[in-house]
Amino acid sequence: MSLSLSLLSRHPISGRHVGSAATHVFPISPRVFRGSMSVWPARVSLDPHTLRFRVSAAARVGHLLHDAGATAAVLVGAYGLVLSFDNLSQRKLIQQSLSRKLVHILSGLLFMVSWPIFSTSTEARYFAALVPLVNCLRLVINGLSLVKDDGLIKSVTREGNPKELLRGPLYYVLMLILSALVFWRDSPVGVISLSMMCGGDGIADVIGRRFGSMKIFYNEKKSWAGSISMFVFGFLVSTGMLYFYSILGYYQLDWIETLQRVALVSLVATVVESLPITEVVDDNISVPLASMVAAYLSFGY
Ligand SMILES: C/C(=C\COP(=O)(O)O)CCC[C@H](C)CCC[C@H](C)CCCC(C)C
Ligand SMILES: Nc1ccn([C@@H]2O[C@H](COP(=O)(O)OP(=O)(O)O)[C@@H](O)[C@H]2O)c(=O)n1
Repeated sequence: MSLSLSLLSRHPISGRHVGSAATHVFPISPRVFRGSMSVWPARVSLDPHTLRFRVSAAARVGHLLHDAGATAAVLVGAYGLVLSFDNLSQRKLIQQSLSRKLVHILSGLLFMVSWPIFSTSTEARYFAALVPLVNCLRLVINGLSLVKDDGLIKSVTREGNPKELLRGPLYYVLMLILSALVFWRDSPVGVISLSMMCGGDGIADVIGRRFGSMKIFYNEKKSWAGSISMFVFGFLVSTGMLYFYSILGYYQLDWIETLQRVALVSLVATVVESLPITEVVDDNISVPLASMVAAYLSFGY
């Protein structure tokens, strides 16, 4: 098989365009072509099929490098977030319980905000999901006391017991993985579900602990103040995230309909969160899953 290539190439060091005007014909086997092949210095012309292959291969490499860099950046951000709040609570600048809740609220929200920095490739969601996956492994090895990351344990657990990492926090990052892989930037369902888990449920705890004197008649552990704040902030955070993604061009939404649908999903999430089922199913599972079902039935994608 012979291959005629005409491509103006750049000097690998000076970067200047080099190469003769002649077209070179290379005797080449398909096996060699599939490998890496240097044609410098040469002026070669590609037939359309080969050119398309080369351009798509270059684009794929570009996307892989882009997504690998984005994953590294978000991983550093995740580590820095936990470390920062650990420092703040260590220095008594913030209550440990509040610090933990802020990690709960901010982790998921910032994770969703980071999704647009990944490439447009179909593999981008897998790179993004690597971030919660790495944190999942971190939670498991610390939760099993295989290693001891005091900063993580202090900033993410209530009583400082490493085993706590294997419940709420672990379910939380598993939901981040699920939303990124199944819904990603393509559907509002994932964004709304995570907004309910991070923004709604996170705020419910903060408000409920402080102002939750009027308990819910069917669940003495939850209060009206907590549930009302869950509904309001779940709605506001979801709407804010949908607006963020719509101005970036990911969704074209009819906002009157959207606000009604988000309110419905927020109501469902609030009711589920208020139920006395936390002993059976952690609300980091029940709230996002109920939100996913409600949002999928409302938005249809
Ligand atoms: C404290 C957390 C959950 C506990 O939930 P609950 O029991 O109070 O209901 C959150 C645990 C967060 C985790 C350790 C770190 C997750 C980081 C995230 C995957 C990526 C964040 C990226 C961003 C750029 C900071
Ligand atoms: N709807 C709610 C939710 C939480 N809360 C308060 O927040 C505390 C923690 O709530 P939670 O057990 O759902 O906490 P997480 O599982 O979300 O970490 C509860 O014990 C209540 O004091 C509330 O009053 N009303």
